Amino acid sequence: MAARKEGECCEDLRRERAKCSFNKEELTYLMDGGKDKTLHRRKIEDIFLADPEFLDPIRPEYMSHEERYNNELRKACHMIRKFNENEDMQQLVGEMEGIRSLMGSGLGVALTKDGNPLALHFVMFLPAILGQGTVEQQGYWMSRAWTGEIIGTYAQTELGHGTFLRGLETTATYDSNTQEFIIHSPTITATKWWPGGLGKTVNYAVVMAQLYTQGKCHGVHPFIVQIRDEETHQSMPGVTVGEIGPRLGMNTNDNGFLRFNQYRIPHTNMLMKHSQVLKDGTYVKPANDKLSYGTMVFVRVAICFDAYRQLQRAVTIATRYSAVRHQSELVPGEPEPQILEYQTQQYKLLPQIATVYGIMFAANDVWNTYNEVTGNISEGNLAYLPELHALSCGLKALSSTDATNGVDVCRLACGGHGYLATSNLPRIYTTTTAAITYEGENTVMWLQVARYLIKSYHDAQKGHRLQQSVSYLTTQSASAHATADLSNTALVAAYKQAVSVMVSNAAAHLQDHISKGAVFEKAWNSCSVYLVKCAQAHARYYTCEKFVDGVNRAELSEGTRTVLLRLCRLYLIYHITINQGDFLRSGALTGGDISSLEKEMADILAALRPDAVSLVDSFDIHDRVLDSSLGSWDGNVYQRLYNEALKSPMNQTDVPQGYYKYLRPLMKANL
Ligand SMILES: CC/C=C\C/C=C\C/C=C\CCCC(=O)SCCNC(=O)CCNC(=O)[C@H](O)C(C)(C)COP(=O)(O)OP(=O)(O)OC[C@H]1O[C@@H](n2cnc3c(N)ncnc32)[C@H](O)[C@@H]1OP(=O)(O)O
Ligand SMILES: Cc1cc2nc3c(=O)[nH]c(=O)nc-3n(C[C@H](O)[C@H](O)[C@H](O)COP(=O)(O)OP(=O)(O)OC[C@H]3O[C@@H](n4cnc5c(N)ncnc54)[C@H](O)[C@@H]3O)c2cc1C
Repeated sequence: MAARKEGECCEDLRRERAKCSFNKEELTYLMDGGKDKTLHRRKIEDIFLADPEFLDPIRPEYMSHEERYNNELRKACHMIRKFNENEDMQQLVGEMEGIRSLMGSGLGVALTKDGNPLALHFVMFLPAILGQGTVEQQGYWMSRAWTGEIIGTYAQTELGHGTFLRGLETTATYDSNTQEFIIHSPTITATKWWPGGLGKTVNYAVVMAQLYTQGKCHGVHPFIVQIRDEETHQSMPGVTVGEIGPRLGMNTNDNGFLRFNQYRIPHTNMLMKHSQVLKDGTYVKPANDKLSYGTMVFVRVAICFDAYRQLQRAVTIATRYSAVRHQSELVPGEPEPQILEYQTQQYKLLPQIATVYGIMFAANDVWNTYNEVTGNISEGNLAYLPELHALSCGLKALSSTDATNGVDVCRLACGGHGYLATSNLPRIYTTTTAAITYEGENTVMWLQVARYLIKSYHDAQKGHRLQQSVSYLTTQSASAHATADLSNTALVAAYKQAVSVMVSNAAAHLQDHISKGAVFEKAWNSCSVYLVKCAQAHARYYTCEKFVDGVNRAELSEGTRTVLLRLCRLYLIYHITINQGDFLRSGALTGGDISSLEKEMADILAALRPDAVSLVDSFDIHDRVLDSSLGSWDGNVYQRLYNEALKSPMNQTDVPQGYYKYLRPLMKANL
């Protein structure tokens, strides 16, 4: 592992670490899900990071587009070979956390930096086969895909449609004479566009296409489609495939385009777990036509984990840097203080640390719900599917938005140095913000949550029993907060009351539009800004509740519980103060309450300040995973910045070529 002994760091960080009031390992174990899992993770990190194959010859920013791709592909393939090397290794990385970490923002970002060309294979292709294929299909395709004999992606989005799945244009028409599906892209807008790995890496894809059989369209269904020859890797006849060009980030994911010209695939290639086309062309309906969206639900939950891990990295970098960086004068004439002494800096960073835990507890809860609900579905019980859909949309949107905003706050908190590529904050930002768009654009996700809230509200009005996550909508009360109780339980209750009133107002606004003659959909659009706010407030309430429950349930020593409770309290208060209008308007809290909470927040920032560095240390992120000149364990910031600058290819010569070609002729023009 990187230097982690207390002595091996600069004086500022040594002093910070000496102040720690809690047991860091306890928090590390909590985040990993137990001591065994921490040890397991560290073992994987040790094995992979000791392997010189994962080193870059130069910083990827200095490579061409194709060199960067080849470099990441080399490492990604080495990673898979390592999986398959021996059984121990397969056991070590085979579990969900292992895969998630290797493909996403755990160890994966130290191995492949700006997008792993094989990520979609593991994150969506394999899950699509597992979630959408019959047992026989799983047996056949998984055995080939798991070892990397075939590599796939998930090709759903088209040039013309990403959000609106019912609008997809790619067709899969069943020909009962040959028992084949004919996959076709009828228009330019039907071109598949964006799938990761599609450009140059994969030879298979799960393609989402409108199913036609016996002359009828049955909506979007999943098909396994061969894109490239298994021997030559050339695109199959009838298939046109390529890469879509440079992007804001994730540039080595080789996102691609794909067109089909009456391309035939066998009948067995339709994934038929939920709905079937019989050999004669008869269509057998699924129990719920949204079951074919199941892979997206899985990935939305996975994104929540990825989001807080990205934020963990950013806030580790910014907090350590803030303890090393000295700037300005707090007291005239005294030495320049660490910038972490400024309350405003604490207000930027400490809520981000709290957010990591908030998202983590909520994500764990949604992951458990996901497993329960998918278990129920396999036994024919679909009752909880709408709740899972709403929770996964809400948490995906909240976690990706909070993480993206938080990463940018961390970047800004590092001043100019945060803008440098070697701080790694720009890349963490461009990777994190992508999740706001992919797997369901966040505004659209919020509107799905709002739809569920409004439906639940109406169900409550009719006296129906609500599902657990929205059960508070039955107990709405608009009475002003009467007691001085500002305990965590009382604050969670205030969140519930505020959202409850907001949802009831939204329902009234909708009704108002409808009474004036608008059709429901138009009324919905007219209220959608407010509906999004309701959904955001609901997801926040949910996260707060899971945070409070999570801390209460965690087995921790006194000191560790105290620091985690402070973070939890900070999270609850922070979001109340920035959304105070919702609490005041609903009567959930008074102006006096908000003032008390603001004062308390200042005290919490001061109380957490001495533990700030130790809190980010307890995230236990390896220096190679941070990959930052500002955030390393040793705090040797200035030397690293300088060394990295010296490595610039432009610094390998004193006078650049451009001088002779362009600058000199200009400068000497008048001679
Ligand atoms: C983990 C990360 C690690 C590493 C990252 C590395 C690489 C990963 C990089 C990228 C991965 C990203 C891959 C992708 O982006 S794949 C493409 C994703 N695309 C989308 O998400 C599209 C979003 N759109 C939709 O999901 C749908 O179009 C919709 C907005 C939900 C609307 O669907 P539609 O069919 O039109 O529905 P309606 O007819 O309007 O009916 C709504 C009705 O259906 C219910 N519903 C919708 N979806 C679901 C679902 N999934 N499960 C259950 N129910 C669903 C909805 O609740 C509503 O029900 P009502 O009862 O209210 O009618
Ligand atoms: C990095 C990256 C990786 C990706 N990987 C994949 C992949 O592997 N496979 C794949 O299939 N796709 C992939 N995608 C595509 C991604 O899923 C879509 O970009 C996403 O679903 C949004 O669709 P869109 O781009 O068509 O946006 P649009 O749907 O056109 O949205 C544009 C704007 O319109 C708004 N809007 C749209 N509909 C509504 C509505 N009903 N109500 C209110 N506002 C609305 C949105 O909020 C947004 O602001 C990837 C995208 C990115 C950026």
